[in-house]
Amino acid sequence: MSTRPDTFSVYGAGSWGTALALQLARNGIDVKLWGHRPSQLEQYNAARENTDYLSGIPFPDTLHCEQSLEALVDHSLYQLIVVPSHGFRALLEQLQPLLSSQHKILWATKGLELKTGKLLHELVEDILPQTSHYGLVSGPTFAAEVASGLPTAMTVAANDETLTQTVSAAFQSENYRVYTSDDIIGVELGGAVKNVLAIAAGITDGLGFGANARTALITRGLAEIMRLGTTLGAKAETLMGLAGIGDLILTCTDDQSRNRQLGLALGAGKTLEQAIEDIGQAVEGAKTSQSINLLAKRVDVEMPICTAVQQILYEGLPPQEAVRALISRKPKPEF
Ligand SMILES: NC(=O)C1=CN([C@@H]2O[C@H](COP(=O)(O)OP(=O)(O)OC[C@H]3O[C@@H](n4cnc5c(N)ncnc54)[C@H](OP(=O)(O)O)[C@@H]3O)[C@@H](O)[C@H]2O)C=CC1
Ligand SMILES: O=C(CO)COP(=O)(O)O
Repeated sequence: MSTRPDTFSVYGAGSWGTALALQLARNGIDVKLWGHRPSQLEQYNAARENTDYLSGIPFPDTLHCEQSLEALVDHSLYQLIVVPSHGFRALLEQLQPLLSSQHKILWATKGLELKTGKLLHELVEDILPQTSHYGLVSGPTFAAEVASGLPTAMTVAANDETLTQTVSAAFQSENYRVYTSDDIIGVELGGAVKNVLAIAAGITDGLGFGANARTALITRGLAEIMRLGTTLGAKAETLMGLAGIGDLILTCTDDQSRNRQLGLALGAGKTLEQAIEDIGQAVEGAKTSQSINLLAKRVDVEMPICTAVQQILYEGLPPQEAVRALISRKPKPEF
């Protein structure tokens, strides 16, 4: 096992950025946590907890919020980005002039760029030409459970074996198991597409369609992930692992998922705007339903469930009709 880094810089002081910062800091790593609202950071430092997103979970002495991007870049070679996907490009652009070729870029954001359908590693390559070492963490990991120290397993994938090992060592602890991978595309796609499918699962459950419908949706949703993933060069086994089916099961079946919550609210008749406002946190699958369909069209892959979610969210397709249309498609071989 590699040596743990002594320092880490984490960007995104929401629930997941804070939970990952807590995990690192509990392992004795000196962590600085950045957020885009200075007043929040002052409040979190004063309270020694994230009062907005993870209240009641105390910061270890090794975790401090910091509002200066320069200070985070200087603090560590390990730069972990956990802002929602809509803020990913802008943050990279702010960091670009500050980062050296020695910095390692990591992210835990799940999603694609909305306008282009680009995967996040493509944004890292486009915007940070000085960066040659990068990777991501993903898997079935609800922030509140990680922050509470409940047993969790996660995948780390990077383009360099040393980085994969170092990042694994940073997170691994007696309650936190880390698996490694070199399949960045597979890990990225698994985490992005499952959010769209969790909305679909919430919709069918919100409509009261029962366990058969939910399970059919998860299974055929996995088929969509596999079709897109293997077309784009992901390994099938990655999609059958923690970052694929693992995260798909978690978010389609547990009400902690904000994406599932959105689907439940839509199935119960709420509007998209009302449901997102009520949830009050990142719901990545809504925008990902658009970007994933853009990407799927570009590479000519059929993703009927993801398309139906986009049509429900943005084109006024009634959820009942979407389910009926999916079920009444012509019979075809399962594989
Ligand atoms: N929560 C979880 O269990 C997990 C989340 N993820 C992923 O982590 C990413 C972050 O989500 P999560 O932390 O849960 O979301 P939250 O809604 O909990 O927090 C989002 C944070 O990002 C801030 N923010 C919003 N817009 C921007 C922006 N443009 N630039 C910088 N910061 C911004 C928010 O600030 P403000 O308070 O001002 O809104 C808030 O601090 C998502 O991609 C999500 O899919 C992955 C695994 C688990
Ligand atoms: O990605 C997650 C767990 O792995 C969190 O899912 P939600 O964003 O749906 O809450």
